[in-house]
Amino acid sequence: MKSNSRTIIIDDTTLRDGEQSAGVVFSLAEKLAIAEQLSALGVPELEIGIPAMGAQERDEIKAIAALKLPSNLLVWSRMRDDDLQHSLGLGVTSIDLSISASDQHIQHKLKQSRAWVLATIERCVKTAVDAGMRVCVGAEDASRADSDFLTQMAEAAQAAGACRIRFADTVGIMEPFGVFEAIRKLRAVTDMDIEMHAHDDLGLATANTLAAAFAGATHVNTTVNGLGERAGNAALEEVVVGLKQLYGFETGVDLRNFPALSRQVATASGDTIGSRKSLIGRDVFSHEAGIHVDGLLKDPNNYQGVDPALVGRSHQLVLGKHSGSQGVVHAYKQLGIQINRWQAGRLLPLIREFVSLHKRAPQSTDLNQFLHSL
Ligand SMILES: CC(=O)SCCNC(=O)CCNC(=O)[C@H](O)C(C)(C)COP(=O)(O)OP(=O)(O)OC[C@H]1O[C@@H](n2cnc3c(N)ncnc32)[C@H](O)[C@@H]1OP(=O)(O)O
Ligand SMILES: O=C(O)CCC(=O)C(=O)O
Repeated sequence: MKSNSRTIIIDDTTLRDGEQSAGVVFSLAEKLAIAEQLSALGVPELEIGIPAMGAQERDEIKAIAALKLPSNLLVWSRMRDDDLQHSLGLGVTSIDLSISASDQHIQHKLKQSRAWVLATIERCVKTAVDAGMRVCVGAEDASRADSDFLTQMAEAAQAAGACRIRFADTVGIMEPFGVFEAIRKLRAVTDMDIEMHAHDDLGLATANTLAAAFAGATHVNTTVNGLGERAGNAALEEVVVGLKQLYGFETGVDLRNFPALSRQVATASGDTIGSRKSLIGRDVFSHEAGIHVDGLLKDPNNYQGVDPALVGRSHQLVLGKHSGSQGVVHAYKQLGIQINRWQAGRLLPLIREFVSLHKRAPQSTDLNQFLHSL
């Protein structure tokens, strides 16, 4: 489904929500390198930390700001006067002021009332705007909020001078149709920009983010490799490719150098990337099955859903239990040896026997040696 081209602003929160993943700590050097690489890819906004955490966090925010990257920088803050004061003077002029939207959170976390939330928005947003900040109001747990109250929050935010509202599916319980309805409703009641913040607890963060964009969200939160609280956030790479390929939406993000950043974030967060993780996993552009390999050799479009070059990768054709003769001919060609299909057909049973004995042999040099030995 393609629609007219629109630009969606990516607000990447690898350095805030990404670092909130249990056990993850980025060093300053890692933060600087990640910020530089995100910016170099063309990511227009980066959420880079939480000033209320303390002096070290604030110094690191200042150091990232001192890079003077072309990306707009935001800090995240609870909607409290003291936290807001900590967020000023760091060289960052955009802030997400977060306050809970659901009765669950308002009553059982903040121990407050809806009226208190609205009054706090009115006071705190105005203070921030008067201090020269561009304010996004983070509606935490918006997915469990009463939608009429969310409208009231949006109205209060806009009246106080905020320019954006963030719809957070904090506990990751939404699905794309519900997101579409919720963002459509918000779009109808506010002129502010709308940002989607999704979590992947049900494996739907990217789908929900795309649905939000389709429904009229102007901004979306992402993280590199989908890092983030619990099951993570919407993956930058999936969102950028999905927005363009499915809807024709532009982001200005060029992922051809993404593998280096993906590896860097994985290493810095102590993660291993699943071999089948879309777009970045080791095996997601590898092909073994005879019919697929034959089809790809004739024309990549036969079995290519996503062009791997978009994310700096290429198809890998490997031999294995499911190979056909064309795959064998191709494998020998890569070794500089010409064989015909009849010869390939004769070799196939031997190759199958070899790979049955040596699991995951297709990528190994052992297999190449074996092919030479036949
Ligand atoms: C859904 C999200 O991702 S929100 C972002 C969450 N990120 C983080 O928590 C990481 C950084 N956090 C921290 O460094 C610390 O939690 C701090 C500095 C923010 C606060 O530390 P502490 O003052 O020691 O409080 P602690 O973390 O134990 O508890 C959180 C407090 O914030 C309050 N709070 C939570 N959200 C909000 C909010 N949006 N606005 C105002 N207060 C809030 C809680 O009610 C609780 O206060 P209480 O004990 O008076 O009820
Ligand atoms: O309120 C916000 O800014 C969103 C915070 C967040 O990370 C979340 O709700 O998951």
